[in-house]
Amino acid sequence: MQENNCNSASSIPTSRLERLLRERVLRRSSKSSPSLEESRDTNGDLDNSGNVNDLYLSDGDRGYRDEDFSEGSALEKHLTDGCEKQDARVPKQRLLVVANRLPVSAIRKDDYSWGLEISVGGLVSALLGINEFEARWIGWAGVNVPDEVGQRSLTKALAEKRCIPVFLDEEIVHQYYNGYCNNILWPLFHYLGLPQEDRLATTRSFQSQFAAYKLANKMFADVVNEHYREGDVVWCHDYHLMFLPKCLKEYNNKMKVGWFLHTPFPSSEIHRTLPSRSELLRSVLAADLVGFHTYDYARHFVSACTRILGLEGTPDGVEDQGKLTRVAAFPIGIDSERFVQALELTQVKAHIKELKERFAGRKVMLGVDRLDMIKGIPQKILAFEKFLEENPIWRDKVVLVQIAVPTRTDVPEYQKLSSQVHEIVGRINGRFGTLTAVPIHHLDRSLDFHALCALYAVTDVALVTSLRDGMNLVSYEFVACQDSKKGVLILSEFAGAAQSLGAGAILVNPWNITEVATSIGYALTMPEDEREKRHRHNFTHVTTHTSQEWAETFVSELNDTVVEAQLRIRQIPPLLPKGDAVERYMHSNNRLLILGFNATLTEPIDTQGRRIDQFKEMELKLHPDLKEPLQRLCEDPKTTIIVLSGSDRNVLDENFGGYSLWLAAEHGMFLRRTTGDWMTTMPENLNMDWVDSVKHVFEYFTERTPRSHFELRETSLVWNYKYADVEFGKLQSKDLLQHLWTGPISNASVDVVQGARSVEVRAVGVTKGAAIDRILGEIVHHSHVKAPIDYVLCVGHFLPKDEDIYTFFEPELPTGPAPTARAKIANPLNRFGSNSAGVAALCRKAPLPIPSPETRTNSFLGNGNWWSHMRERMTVHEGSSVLDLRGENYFSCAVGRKRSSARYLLGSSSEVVSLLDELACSSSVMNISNARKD
Ligand SMILES: O=P(O)(O)OC[C@H]1O[C@H](O[C@H]2O[C@H](CO)[C@@H](O)[C@H](O)[C@H]2O)[C@H](O)[C@@H](O)[C@@H]1O
Ligand SMILES: O=c1ccn([C@@H]2O[C@H](COP(=O)(O)OP(=O)(O)O)[C@@H](O)[C@H]2O)c(=O)[nH]1
Repeated sequence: MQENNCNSASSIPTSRLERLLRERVLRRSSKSSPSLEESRDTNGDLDNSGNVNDLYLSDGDRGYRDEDFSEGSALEKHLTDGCEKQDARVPKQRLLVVANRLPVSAIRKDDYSWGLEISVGGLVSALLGINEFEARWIGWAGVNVPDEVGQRSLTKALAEKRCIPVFLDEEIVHQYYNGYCNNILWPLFHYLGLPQEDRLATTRSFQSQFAAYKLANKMFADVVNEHYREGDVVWCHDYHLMFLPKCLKEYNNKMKVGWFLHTPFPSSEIHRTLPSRSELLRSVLAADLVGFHTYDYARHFVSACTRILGLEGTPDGVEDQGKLTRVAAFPIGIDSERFVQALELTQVKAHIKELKERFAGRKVMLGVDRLDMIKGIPQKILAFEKFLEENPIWRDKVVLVQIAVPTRTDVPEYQKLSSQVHEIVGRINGRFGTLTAVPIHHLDRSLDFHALCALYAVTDVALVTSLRDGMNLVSYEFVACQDSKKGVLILSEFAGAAQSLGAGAILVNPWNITEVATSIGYALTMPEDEREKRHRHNFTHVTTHTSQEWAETFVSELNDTVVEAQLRIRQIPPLLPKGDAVERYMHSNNRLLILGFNATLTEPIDTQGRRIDQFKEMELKLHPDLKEPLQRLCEDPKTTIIVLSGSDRNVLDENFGGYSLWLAAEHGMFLRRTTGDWMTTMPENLNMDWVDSVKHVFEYFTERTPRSHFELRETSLVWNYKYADVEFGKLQSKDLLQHLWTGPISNASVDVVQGARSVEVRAVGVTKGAAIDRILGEIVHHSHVKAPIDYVLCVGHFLPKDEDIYTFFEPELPTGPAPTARAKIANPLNRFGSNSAGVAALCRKAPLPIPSPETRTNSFLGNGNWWSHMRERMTVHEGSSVLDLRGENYFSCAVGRKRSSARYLLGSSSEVVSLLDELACSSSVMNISNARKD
């Protein structure tokens, strides 16, 4: 067994980038050292005939057993151990690849035997290049197998290729694959919009198709779940399976789930037209890692999540309630070696010779596409026609070979496209053809691997005119086969490949037929040195950014999300132990409840659909379910309640005027008992000269940012863009801040507090933590407290700046960055117990006296640390205590926050309501039992 002499957790880099870089270095070094895996044969996983007989090696060949994988990935294990790799002979990680289509399509021979043919398409080509993992492929075999005998025999035949079938019946395939996937999601994701011929019919079929889509995804999930083993990585592919991550996580939240989209992800404005837009986004977000071919697609996805779901987009991904779904670009590649080496095969050389003879004296232009509307085949042919029209000299010197692989032939749109293409090709060939030659060779079928390689190799100009394309691997394959010819690639700027091969290709807008026709002329006559340079650039890219690299990078990041999540969890305080908080409340004699208002005691607003009722939410209202428990708590003589809010006095008066409690408005700058008048606790000499100029700036930005607003308070100003367009709001806030810093507040003593969607300017020293000191002094003074405070509950949805209130009662916390709450609660007693430096500790050891009215100085309301000062004085002169708080009786709790310096978290104001309700009930119970004892 390998010895672990590393100091585990301490050596895990905390930065994701550092971890990934380290992992990459290890991966590369392990490749250059011997491993258990035999080196691949020169043809990769495919045998020379292009069949999949040798797709996967058997377990036995690899020399290790299944249980070797049960403890999770070697890479992840390595990371969590924090060890440097000492032995490259680690077993491969088990990878479950889940895609709609298996790499093979099955053809039934009889009841018991099946023929397996390799499926055509970029996804299959890319994934066949992966050999670093112990992969199993789960998907649909492209055939309806209603009988059990057939299902059993096919399962067995596929098992030899490490493929696991998902059996979908004809109706589901029709509704899910032809309907929802290929007639709705596919065109939408390629900017072709939703179907709109017969709106009513569309609406009706949409419902049933979406239901079938969800059902099919559930069926995939069932099969994955059946074959899943702890430690496996589950990699879901494409738009067919957007619902799958959620289903898988429902089965097992520990499953490592990645989802990769092979198509473009459109602008959020397109995605928002989809009736099931939110459900799909949420399901995808259940994955740990979400990948796209390009940064643009990733950006669109994050933007859809922020705009449609109202979630937080960060540079790392999308955050929801503290859970981060990492979103990133992972551009796919091809198994370039396989193509380069194929050109040396005798069969391929023979094909090349044949083709050269066939097209002698003519330049060859090539198009290879599935017959799909996104590939822009009609546009390509029309551009070629225009070129021939304008350049008669080329008519007998060039040929366009167009391979149009039939695809999704059951979908009417695809049938229409086929006839349209035939019609155009016929017309052009009729127009420019001769007795012996036609300008367009159109093939309605696929070619085998060797024929395709040969065709790529003899081509002078490849023409890729996709109207939109996730990546387009044909362009990569062409480049890989061109090292001797150095032909030219004309590439649509709307293909993902334009981002990687754009520098070497001639980029075109496929809708602009004139531009494409001109580019054809340019490509056919391009000087050799320019062709050479362009080709070199692209060839280097294609041979270094391989499908192998792509898969390894994705899986390595997926493994890392688990490490990242563990590191993040360490920074998140635990949920409030409600039972304990209630129990301790019951058994204490003088309790202090400090409650925030906004998002703590207010009714939660449903933000799910981003259709927030702005007016309803802006009018802050006490949660209706809270009225009764609050009343009961206020009536308890052993309980003092302070509502401490950033809101102004009117808001608090309106909501709490009828209760017997303390109100602290504007972060505690104003205070009153509801039976008395407002007084100010503001520090003396608070300079407010800056207010007018800041107000001016806030007004300016409010006018220019639709759905933003600002609040003018006496000690602060808040500009809120919570309801505005998220991205525009953020841009505006940056601009606003820059304006403020360089102008109105450059010399003012103010604090600028940035909320998630707000900017607040306050006089320096206006924080809840600073105010509580003065507030407590006044309360103690006023209440003539008989017993020391022995229980404090401080609950709020406070801004980071105001979190000083949580630490006010934690005197032993070191200064500087707050330690994580989890660390803090590790030994709560200790914090209040051992160190006499803290104020609370001091109070407990030498109880503080209850102040007499005379102790209060006239300057109290303007005096900074009256409470602390008084406690110290009272310790010396008198014997009784105002605060006797033990660590376990202190509950600081942040509401609806992900990270906080509070000890605990609560999810929402509804949970606060239920907590306060339980506290109210518990004190009634105690009162009754005490009355009985008396
Ligand atoms: O399985 P089909 O319905 O016949 O379709 C074939 C595949 O087409 C799509 O391919 C995409 O993936 C390529 C590799 O990432 C990418 O280069 C290309 O731009 C995409 O169109 C589809 O996404 C796959 O799921 C299909 O299997
Ligand atoms: O006759 C053919 C035509 C195409 N392909 C393969 O189909 C894939 C097409 O992938 P691409 O990314 O270009 O587009 P997709 O069809 O996936 O949208 C490429 O790997 C081609 O090699 C094939 O095997 N035989």
